[in-house]
Amino acid sequence: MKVGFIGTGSMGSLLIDAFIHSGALLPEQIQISNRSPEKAHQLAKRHAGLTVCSCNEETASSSNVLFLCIKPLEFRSVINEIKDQLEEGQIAISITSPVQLIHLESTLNCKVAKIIPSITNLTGGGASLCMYGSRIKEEDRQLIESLLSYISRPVEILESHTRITSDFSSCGPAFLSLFMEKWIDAAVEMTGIDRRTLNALAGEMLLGTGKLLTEEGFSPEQLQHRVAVPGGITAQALALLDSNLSGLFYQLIKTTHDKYEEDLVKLDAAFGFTINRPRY
Ligand SMILES: NC(=O)C1=CN([C@@H]2O[C@H](COP(=O)(O)OP(=O)(O)OC[C@H]3O[C@@H](n4cnc5c(N)ncnc54)[C@H](OP(=O)(O)O)[C@@H]3O)[C@@H](O)[C@H]2O)C=CC1
Ligand SMILES: O=C(O)[C@@H]1CCC=N1
Repeated sequence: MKVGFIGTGSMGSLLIDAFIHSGALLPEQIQISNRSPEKAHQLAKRHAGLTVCSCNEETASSSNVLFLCIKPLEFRSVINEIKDQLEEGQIAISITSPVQLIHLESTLNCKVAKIIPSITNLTGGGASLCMYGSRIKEEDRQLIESLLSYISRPVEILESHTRITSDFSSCGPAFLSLFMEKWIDAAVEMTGIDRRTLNALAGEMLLGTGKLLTEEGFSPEQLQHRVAVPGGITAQALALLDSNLSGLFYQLIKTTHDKYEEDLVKLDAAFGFTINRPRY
């Protein structure tokens, strides 16, 4: 099987590194192209055997599975370049949340899917969010999910939930890192402890918390209940966080969904039709 990647920026290169390091793919199975070729050549230096194609058309025509790792507003022009190269048996996968399956199915003859990865996939952790177009068959789904399962837990979602699930799965690591950064800044300033110690402790704590949620069956509510002794220190601090944070998450969800909607409106204009869709 040949797997192609158009766009080898942050996420394209992360996926390539993760697929190779996990043993899912050999470099010889991978072919890539990127707008500025240096980035693609850097990857080829890192992974001997990987092929850098001279253009996106070449990457598309010779791939059984093609990952499109570009930003939303770059889709229309890349689709125009590659549409004549893609045939019925090939699978094109967008990793970009606002691009809708119908945008892809209306312009490409091949099978299409949307997979939203996460930076956590670099460690073999986290989820990859899977949505499938109408031409995808059971064996295509199995092929895609067996590839993804080397680097993540594939989770099928409704396309109408793309944004909210991406908020948790893909934006979440950045959101939680900001929470950690602010907390550590305050701790360093108020107590004089060194930042490296707290960075390490924060990482171990997040890893352990993740395992309690995924492997031990805790819900976030149950976890708080187990840690907070009634009348104790955690309970008092939780009450403070609770009173300050609740409203913030409504604003957070509105912010991500407003930006998603902004991109969708531009994509509808680029693809020449308007998709009727729920706001949330
Ligand atoms: N970062 C993350 O954690 C996640 C990102 N995503 C999604 O992945 C997508 C890509 O994000 P990210 O990798 O961070 O962005 P980057 O800007 O790092 O990468 C985009 C890449 O696409 C290349 N590119 C642009 N236009 C073309 C073209 N016409 N032909 C070939 N290559 C092209 C760019 O090349 P050049 O070097 O010239 O700029 C760049 O290397 C986004 O839609 C994002 O939402 C999804 C999940 C998680
Ligand atoms: O929001 C998105 O489309 C993805 C998730 C993280 C970065 N980009």
